[in-house]
Amino acid sequence: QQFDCHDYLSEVAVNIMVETALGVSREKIKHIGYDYTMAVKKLGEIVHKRHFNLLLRSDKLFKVSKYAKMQQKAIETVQSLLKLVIQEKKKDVEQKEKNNMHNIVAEHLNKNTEDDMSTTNYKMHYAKDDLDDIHENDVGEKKRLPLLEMLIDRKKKGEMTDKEILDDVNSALFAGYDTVSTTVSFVLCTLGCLSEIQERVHEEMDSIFFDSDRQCTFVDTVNMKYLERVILETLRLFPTIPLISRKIKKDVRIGNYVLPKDATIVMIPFLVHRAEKYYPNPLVFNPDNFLPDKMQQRNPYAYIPFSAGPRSCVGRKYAIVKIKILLSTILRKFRITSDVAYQEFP
Ligand code: HEM
Repeated sequence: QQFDCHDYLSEVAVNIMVETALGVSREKIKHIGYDYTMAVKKLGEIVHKRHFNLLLRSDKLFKVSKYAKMQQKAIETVQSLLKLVIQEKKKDVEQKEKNNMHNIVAEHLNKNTEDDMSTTNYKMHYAKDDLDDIHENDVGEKKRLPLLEMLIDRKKKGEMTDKEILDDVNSALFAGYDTVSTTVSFVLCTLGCLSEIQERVHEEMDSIFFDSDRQCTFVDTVNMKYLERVILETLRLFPTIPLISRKIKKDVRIGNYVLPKDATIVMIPFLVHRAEKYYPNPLVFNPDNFLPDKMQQRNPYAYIPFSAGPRSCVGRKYAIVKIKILLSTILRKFRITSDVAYQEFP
């Protein structure tokens, strides 16, 4: 069956973000993934309309158009969903604190009983929280607080306001869902065309999961070496953020050129990634471009799907793990075919 997977992937990408990065069970806010992505999609469509329709570029004319009302409604939807998420997490944190208080008292009483009765090895069962299930032996896993819990914690210490929390949650969710769902969509499109590469991915999945339908673990994602190269190669040829711009604060000299202060400059990963200077046969989809020795030989700035430097993507590692989980979950069950030839891709 042929269908456009992108909206489904966006919905699931938001749900995963809410549950993992923000630490709120999606059961508590039903339809969040769908409602949020539809509202953001509407906002994107309005921005595009304003790009192409000269009349709508004028703020005065835009304000009296129907699009201003649609935009306002979509912004309100996004904000109310974010506020719901924050409220839920605040309730969670309060409950957790109450449980911790109980545990401290119970531990104290228990210690006294232990002393009195000379019993050892008695352990209190702590209230369960969303990080309890993490295995300490999982490679790279640490007991971390979800982002939203850290922000709420900072607010308590007077280091942040409610508005700043809302803005941070907004940026993280916005930056982290469409980039992921678009990358997964691009990988699926590519695999649908390049059957030999898809076959190797299936072989890797079989070698990790055999016939089992168990859930994917963090260690499994570490073992998905070939899939990782496929993802990196997809981000090379089809970077989800193809262009990054900056307004520069002071004159910048590059070789014989001076870029003047206040100019807007544009960096184009799409073009850098297709430069023959860095990638021989740049238009050929070749996951082996990301074999460790090839990567070591290349200028690190020749691969910038996550940008580079101090304002580069903070979510890149999280993104790769999430993309691997989404792709492996799909590819363990399905084979992908595409009616569009790879050569017809942009
Ligand atoms: C394949 C997935 C992703 C790609 C390709 C990507 C790419 C990028 C790029 C190119 C930038 C720099 C943008 C600019 O300078 O204008 C960026 C920034 C950022 N990304 Fe990602 N990103 C991805 C996933 C994520 C995820 C999952 C999260 C959150 C968990 C995230 C959070 C952020 C944030 C907060 C920034 C702003 C950092 C700053 O300004 O200091 N990204 N990302």
